[in-house]
Amino acid sequence: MNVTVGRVESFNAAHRLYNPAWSDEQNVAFFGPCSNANYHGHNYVLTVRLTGAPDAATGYVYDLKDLSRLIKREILDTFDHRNLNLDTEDFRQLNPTAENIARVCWQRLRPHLAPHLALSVTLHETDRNFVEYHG
Ligand SMILES: Nc1nc2c(c(=O)[nH]1)N=C([C@H](O)[C@H](O)COP(=O)(O)OP(=O)(O)OP(=O)(O)O)CN2
Repeated sequence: MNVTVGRVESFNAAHRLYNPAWSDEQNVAFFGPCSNANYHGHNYVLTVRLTGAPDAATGYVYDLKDLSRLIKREILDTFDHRNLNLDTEDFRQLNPTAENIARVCWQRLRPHLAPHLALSVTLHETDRNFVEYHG
């Protein structure tokens, strides 16, 4: 029997969508105000889901308190109240789209979870825009 457990967290961060191979005009034409040279912010909502069989002794798939600590250590402590382009190594060379942020969050968590647990990450960038990454 597999069960999915999850945790919702949030972080505030600034970013600019920008492809350095393009001119500023091309960037603005494609990314619009998301390419504003002076950056802009989002209240990101991150949902982390773990799927696996509940442990016979505890009934837990994964202790959600431990998941909370892991997300804080691996993601919130690095991204919350930061400029993703300027303040983080993860996005110095990587465009901080919602897709890329979700993938980076997944990559930061995966090494700390047992292989039998399936991991997926959902990132809401706005109330209406979200992406999912399953690895
Ligand atoms: N595939 C992607 N498309 C878009 C991304 C992205 O990361 N991946 N990002 C953006 C913008 O950064 C931002 O998320 C969108 O802002 P906005 O258009 O203001 O979205 P809202 O939901 O707040 O407003 P609506 O008016 O409802 O669109 C754009 N695309």
